[in-house]
Amino acid sequence: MNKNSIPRDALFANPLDRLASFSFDEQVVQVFPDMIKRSVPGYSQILGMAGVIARRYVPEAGRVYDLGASLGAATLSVAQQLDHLQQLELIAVDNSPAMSERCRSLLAETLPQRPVEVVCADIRTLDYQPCDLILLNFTLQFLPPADRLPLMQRLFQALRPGGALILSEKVHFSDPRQAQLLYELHHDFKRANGYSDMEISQKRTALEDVLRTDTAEVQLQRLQDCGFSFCSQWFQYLNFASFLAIKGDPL
Ligand SMILES: Nc1ncnc2c1ncn2[C@@H]1O[C@H](C[S@+](CC[C@H]([NH3+])C(=O)[O-])CC(=O)[O-])[C@@H](O)[C@H]1O
Ligand SMILES: O=C(O)C(=O)Cc1ccccc1
Repeated sequence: MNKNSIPRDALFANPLDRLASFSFDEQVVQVFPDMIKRSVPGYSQILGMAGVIARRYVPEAGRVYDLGASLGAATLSVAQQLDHLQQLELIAVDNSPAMSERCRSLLAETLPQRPVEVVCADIRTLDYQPCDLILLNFTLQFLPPADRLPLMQRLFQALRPGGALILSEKVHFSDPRQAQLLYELHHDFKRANGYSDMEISQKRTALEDVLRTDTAEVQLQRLQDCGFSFCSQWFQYLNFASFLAIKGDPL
């Protein structure tokens, strides 16, 4: 690895005697950009579009939360698209100490002219200020299912009228054949990106009790139940989807 290259994810490449549950620790932080790009179909496209969507919904002196920000990739995309907003407030939140520390130093390096508040906290207990855009980019899926609706209700309350929520999630399908096919195609996608069958299977086991998916229908219903007057699935690539919800008129 030379100085500026991204370390390659090989965390599950060797047989592990005791397979611990997946966690966002120091080891994962080191390889995270490579891991997420090789594992999540459409990740880069969703990030790019999150910035574009932000331009429509974030006003001057707006406030944006990036929840489960990891290394701040979504914050970065929004900051790039909203470069013209002098008084924009960006808050990136993650409860992994290793992740939020690295996020803080990376964003300070990449966006020296745009201070971002990086907070190490649990998004379930954070005190939210009124805001215009909330990004939940592959984060809700890591919360225990019972905690999802209460969090989303609090986020709806925090959004100002006209505000937007972008929710990206790994999903499953209620039709068993569709579920099986897209699950297998996702593994084929990972294999095509250089992961071995052993890596795929060991990571799948480590994620079993940690990442629990909903269907797209459940996601849309939950958004509606929170009070969002407009919800649309705007993206799907295999079993990965993104939703846009607006508090008020989307246009
Ligand atoms: N309760 C919680 N409170 C705060 N953070 C949490 C919590 N639970 C999990 N996390 C954090 O949510 C992040 C999920 S990764 C997000 C990618 C990023 N959004 C990206 O656009 O690159 C998705 C993935 O790895 O598939 C991790 O950094 C966790 O520490
Ligand atoms: O790798 C997988 O199978 C996933 O579902 C996505 C993922 C990506 C990065 C960390 C955890 C899960």
